[in-house]
Amino acid sequence: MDLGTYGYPKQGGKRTEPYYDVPEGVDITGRYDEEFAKILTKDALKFVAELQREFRNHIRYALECRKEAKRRYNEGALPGFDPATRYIREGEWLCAPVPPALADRKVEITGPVERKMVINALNSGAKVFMADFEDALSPSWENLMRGQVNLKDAVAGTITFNDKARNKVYKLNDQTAKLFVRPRGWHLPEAHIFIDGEPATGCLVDFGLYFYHNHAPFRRTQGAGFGPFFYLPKMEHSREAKIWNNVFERAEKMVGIERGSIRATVLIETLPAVFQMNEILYELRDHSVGLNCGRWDYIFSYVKTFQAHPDRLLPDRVLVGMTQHFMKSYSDLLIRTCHRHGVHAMGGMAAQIPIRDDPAANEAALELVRKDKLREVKAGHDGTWAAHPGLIPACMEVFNNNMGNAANQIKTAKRNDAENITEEDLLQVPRGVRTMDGLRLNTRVGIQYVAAWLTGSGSVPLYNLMEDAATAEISRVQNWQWIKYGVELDGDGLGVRVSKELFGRVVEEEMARIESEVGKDKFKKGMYKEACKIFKRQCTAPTLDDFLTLDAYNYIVIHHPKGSAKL
Ligand SMILES: CC(=O)SCCNC(=O)CCNC(=O)[C@H](O)C(C)(C)COP(=O)(O)OP(=O)(O)OC[C@H]1O[C@@H](n2cnc3c(N)ncnc32)[C@H](O)[C@@H]1OP(=O)(O)O
Ligand SMILES: O=CC(=O)O
Ligand SMILES: [Mg+2]
Repeated sequence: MDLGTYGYPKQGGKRTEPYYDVPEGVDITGRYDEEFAKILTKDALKFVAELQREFRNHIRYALECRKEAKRRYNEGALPGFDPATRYIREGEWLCAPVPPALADRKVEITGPVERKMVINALNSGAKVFMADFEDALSPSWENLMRGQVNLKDAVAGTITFNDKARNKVYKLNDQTAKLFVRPRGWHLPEAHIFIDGEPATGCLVDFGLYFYHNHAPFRRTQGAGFGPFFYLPKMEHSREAKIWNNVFERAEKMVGIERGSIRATVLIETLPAVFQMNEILYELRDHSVGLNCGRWDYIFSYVKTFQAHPDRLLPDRVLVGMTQHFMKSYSDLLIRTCHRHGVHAMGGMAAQIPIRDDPAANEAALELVRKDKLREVKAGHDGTWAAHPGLIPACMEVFNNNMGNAANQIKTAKRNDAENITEEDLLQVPRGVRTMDGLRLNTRVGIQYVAAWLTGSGSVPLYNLMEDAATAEISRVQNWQWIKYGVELDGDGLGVRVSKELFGRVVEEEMARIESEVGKDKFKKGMYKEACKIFKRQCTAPTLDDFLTLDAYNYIVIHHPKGSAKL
């Protein structure tokens, strides 16, 4: 993604509304709001602009390298361990000691930075709350800026929310989860903030604004001298981790706090990154608090990496679970790698959520979550993710029962047996059938997710599962792959092959089903037709789009004072 893609909008004369007090070289085209102005202060923007200016060329280079790697995979190469960094993989070294405040991370809740959810998550009883500017958030100007306001109030301990319809006031409990923040990935621009005439890098805006406003109160009240804490998404190579490490060092220096104060957990959620886990930890060794199995993006990345490899097609999405050999190998190797270097190996997200109106189905969903968590804790993971507060007691029980009083398993679950996991293990093609139902479900879920995202919701319940940008990506790329290679569907004995024509009919039928499920009124008012257009185009494009959200972002960028600008 060229950061210059989102063109600088012509302001066309004098601004007629209040405007932010910006430093030299910075322009803001997002809506003015008094609350946002408390985040977008001149000094905070100066801080973000300094990061942008120092790191933009490094980021550009890293994104160019992604393109080059893609070119090689598309020519038939396979990802693998880099012989040049064998010394890092085989060397004996440790990451900086885990801050005491983070020793116990048995259950972490995640969720978008929406005000009520931030309070609910912090009060949920989880050890950690990962506040999400990424997979769970649609990155509209309103969501991002309100998210920053919410986090600032949360760190200050003053956040409240008044639900007038339900006559309920939300505020923080005495005991709250420790806050981690997940900025966007390197590829996403922030098209409402221009620095030297170019859109800012989304993650530097998310990180920079949050860090600038919260580092001092956070270290005082939450981190016992450490922090703030971050989750870092979607990296493909250790050179990207090195940029983050340099960003952290620069930020620490700029505000005068000790090097190593900031701590981050990296999601291993791209296929190339699984071969770089040691190298990623090594780059971030003074700032690391472990790795996490971002299983959903990892599956998406498997398809993306092998987009030109018709011998590596995925079965139905529901069949690609953690017990498939390549997924189990990834989780085992991640645990071994983290524990060898003295940091947490975090598990991932089970997609089931509570089912309120059906006790039997609810119990079955809970049982699937328990089973997933039991597998994780027995394998040696130190903690796991929960999508919903209702799942926390079950997840906590499984981890407590299997870990006793220990805060983590870093020293006790070394998993030396995973040392011999090979490139073949990590790349093994997942097994299972490809069905018409799978194609239909991908389509129905993908379109509904994009419709939600376009209207401001980045995580939604669909058919009793949590769906977010990562899970929706699987639906999209799997459809693309099946259409591209005309896969034969299993199950009907007729040898039906997926084609654009078949997919076109499926889209029509699934749109009709969505309309009947959500009701005519919601269907009309929602953005289902636009979502369908985006999803259909991406599933049938001759070359695979890198990210669903890059194209869709065009639809949610709104420049002020010129009104909506389709870029
Ligand atoms: C692949 C990945 O990256 S995983 C990480 C990113 N994804 C996520 O973080 C998804 C997080 N989960 C969610 O967003 C939500 O749970 C959803 C959208 C899946 C379901 O949300 P809802 O339909 O609102 O759930 P439901 O109606 O059962 O919620 C009940 C209550 O729990 C709250 N709640 C639900 N999930 C969360 C959460 N993750 N964090 C905080 N509060 C939550 C709701 O706000 C609601 O509160 P209230 O009773 O005070 O009104
Ligand atoms: O971010 C988490 C994932 O599974 O993707
Ligand atoms: Mg992810």
